[in-house]
Amino acid sequence: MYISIEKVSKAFTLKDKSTLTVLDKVDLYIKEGESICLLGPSGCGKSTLLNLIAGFDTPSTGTIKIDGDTVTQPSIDRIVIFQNYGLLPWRNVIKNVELGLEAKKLKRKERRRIAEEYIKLVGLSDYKKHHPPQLSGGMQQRVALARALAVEPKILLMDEPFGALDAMTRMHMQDEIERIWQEKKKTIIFVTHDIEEAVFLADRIVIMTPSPGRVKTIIEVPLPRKRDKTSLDFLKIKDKVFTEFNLK
Ligand SMILES: Nc1ncnc2c1ncn2[C@@H]1O[C@H](COP(=O)(O)OP(=O)(O)OP(=O)(O)O)[C@@H](O)[C@H]1O
Repeated sequence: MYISIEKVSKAFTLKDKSTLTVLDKVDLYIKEGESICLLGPSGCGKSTLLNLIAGFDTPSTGTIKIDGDTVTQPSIDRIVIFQNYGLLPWRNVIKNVELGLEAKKLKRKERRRIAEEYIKLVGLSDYKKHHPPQLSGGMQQRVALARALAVEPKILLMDEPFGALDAMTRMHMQDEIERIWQEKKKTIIFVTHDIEEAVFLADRIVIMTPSPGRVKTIIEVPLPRKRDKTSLDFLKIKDKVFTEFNLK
C-alpha cells in the first residue's frame, strides 16, 4: 500500500501533566492517486492525523509509512495547504509560487518557467504581478495551490483549505481541485467539515469519532467524475454519510 497508517495513536501531555489521547489506534491504508477525505466533528484529531502524515509530528505509538519508508520528518514530497493560505504579503504572486522552488536549487529562469506554468494552471496568469492583499480569498487560495503543486509533491495534504471562503468561491475551488486532481493524479488527503464537499471530491470518506479520535467507518464514493451534486446517486451517498456522521 502506498500510505500505511498502522495502529497510530497520539497523546499529548497537557500543562497539568495529564495526558490527552487524541488518536487511538488509527489504521488507514491509502492507494497512490487516491483522494481521501477525513470527516468528523471538531476535536476528533483530523488535523493531528494530517500533521503526522506530513511529518510535522510523530505518533506516540504505531507507524506511518509512505512507499515503504517510515515518516519521521517533513518532506518536499508531501505539501500541506492550510486554510489561511500562508502567502507572503510582500511578495507578488509569481514570487510566492517561486518560494517553494527555491529549496529545489533550480536556475532562476527555470524557476520562473515552472511558476508561470502553475499560475496558468490555476487561472491566475493575469494576476502574476499582484500582491496577496490585492487578491480575493479564492485567488489567494489558488496561489497557495499553485505554490504547492509547483514543487511537484507526490502527496497533497489539505487542512480545510476552503474553510475561509464564501459558498460560491468554495464551489469554484472544489471544481478547480477536481480538475487539477484529474490532470495531475496526485494522492490527496483533505480535511473538511462539509459533507457535500467530501462526496464531491473523495474516492473514500473516512469518518472519525472523537474522544479519543478513531476511524468509525469508511464510505466509498464510486461515482463517475465530475460529480453532479444534484443527481440521485450523489444525494444517496450524501445521505449515507450524514447518517453515519450523526450516529453515535
Ligand atoms: N499540541 C497539542 N497539545 C495538546 N493538545 C493538542 C495539541 N494539538 C491538538 N491538541 C488537541 O487534540 C484534539 C484534536 O485536535 P485536532 O486539531 O487534531 O482536531 P480536529 O478534528 O482537526 O478539529 P477541528 O475540526 O476543530 O479542526 C483537540 O482537543 C486539541 O485541543
